[in-house]
Amino acid sequence: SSSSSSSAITDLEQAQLHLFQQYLRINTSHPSPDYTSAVSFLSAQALSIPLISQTLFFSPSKPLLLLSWPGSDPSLPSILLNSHIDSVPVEPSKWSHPPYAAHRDSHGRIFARGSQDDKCLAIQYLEALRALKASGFSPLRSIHVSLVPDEEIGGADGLAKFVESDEFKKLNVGFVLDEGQASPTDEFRVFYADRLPWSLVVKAVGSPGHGSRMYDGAALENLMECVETIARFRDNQFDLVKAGILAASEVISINPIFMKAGIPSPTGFVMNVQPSEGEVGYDVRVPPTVNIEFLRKRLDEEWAPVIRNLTYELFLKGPKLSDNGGRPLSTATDESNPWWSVFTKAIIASGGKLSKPEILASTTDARFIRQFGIPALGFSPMANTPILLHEHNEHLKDTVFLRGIKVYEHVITALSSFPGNSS
Ligand SMILES: CSCC[C@H](NC=O)C(=O)O
Ligand SMILES: [Zn+2]
Ligand SMILES: [Zn+2]
Repeated sequence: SSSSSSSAITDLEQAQLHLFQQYLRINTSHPSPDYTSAVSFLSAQALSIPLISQTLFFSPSKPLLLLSWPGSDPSLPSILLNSHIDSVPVEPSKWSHPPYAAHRDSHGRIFARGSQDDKCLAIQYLEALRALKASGFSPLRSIHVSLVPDEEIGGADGLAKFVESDEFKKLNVGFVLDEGQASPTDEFRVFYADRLPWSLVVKAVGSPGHGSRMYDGAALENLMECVETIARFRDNQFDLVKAGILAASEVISINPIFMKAGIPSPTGFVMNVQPSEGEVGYDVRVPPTVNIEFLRKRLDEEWAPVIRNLTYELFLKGPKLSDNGGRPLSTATDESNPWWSVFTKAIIASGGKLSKPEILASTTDARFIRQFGIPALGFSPMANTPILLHEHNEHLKDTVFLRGIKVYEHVITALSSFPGNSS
């Protein structure tokens, strides 16, 4: 090809890019992800390596593909590489290239929903394993790959059910890699925890009244006051980020998602009645070290006091998590976690650099692993890449994708060869 980025691309790499494009062309976006096509495509690839392949159903229409390469010492805890199959929806008219065409432009950028989040991982895992098999590598520990449904809608029918299953327990998983996020710099990012996803809905009630009347305690007056108080808290949190004191993922985010009020009429709203109720909903993300009672207290006392006829519901989205013995859902990134050093050394051996480990601002399936105290890191090898997950024109550069395969060859070799620190 004539493009500059592809001049150094080998036949093997062309084939790897083609696999990535084929996977991206399967529309696995909600609300109706084509899991069947995705799983048949991925399992055919796995069998060509070959890996042992099992399709598990924890919900009738949501297959989970489990691939395995047994280690020479199956008594050792295994390695699990996880990637979700599903994607978030698109607004196709806002894309410069169709979101399921996986068009590769003259700069080598591959445009598709899922290119960063996180379909790159499945193909990178598979191609790294294929290369290791071809080289004659023999893992000491068993290596498993889970390709799971449902992540983008909370994971209840995907990894959350899998980790509760006998199939999972039999794997004796000792360490997990899951998705991370792109890095605009030349350092890869790595995540040791996620913020937890809470949902807040505040409801207001009050006496209705004529639109012309001034009186205290109308539902929307109280609701607006609540909204303003919450907005001030949000500003304070955001100021800590803007001042560089905390990372965005280290504060509580509380962003308005919907507002519902007004009395509908054929032409819009009844404009001369102050309504008797209204509600507002927020997406709340909370760092793993924050006790949610802190928010409940603020809601009770300041944001949504009963005395102003406000009530609220604050709940953790998605499946309930076990409390991990009261410890926060995070993975150690120091000497107490031997996997941390194996992982970081492998990144360096691959020629990569890692930035300081972070909390992820959003939420991934890794929380279902960490709830059992199993160490899990979020990592997507995408350096020098704009962060485009869930955005229009999500794309990934060919060279970045291909380098990721090499990175995983190092990482998988190191993790699966790790003898353990006892004896
Ligand atoms: C209720 S869990 C939702 C998980 C989802 N994950 C990716 O975006 C998120 O909103 O972060
Ligand atoms: Zn994702
Ligand atoms: Zn996502």
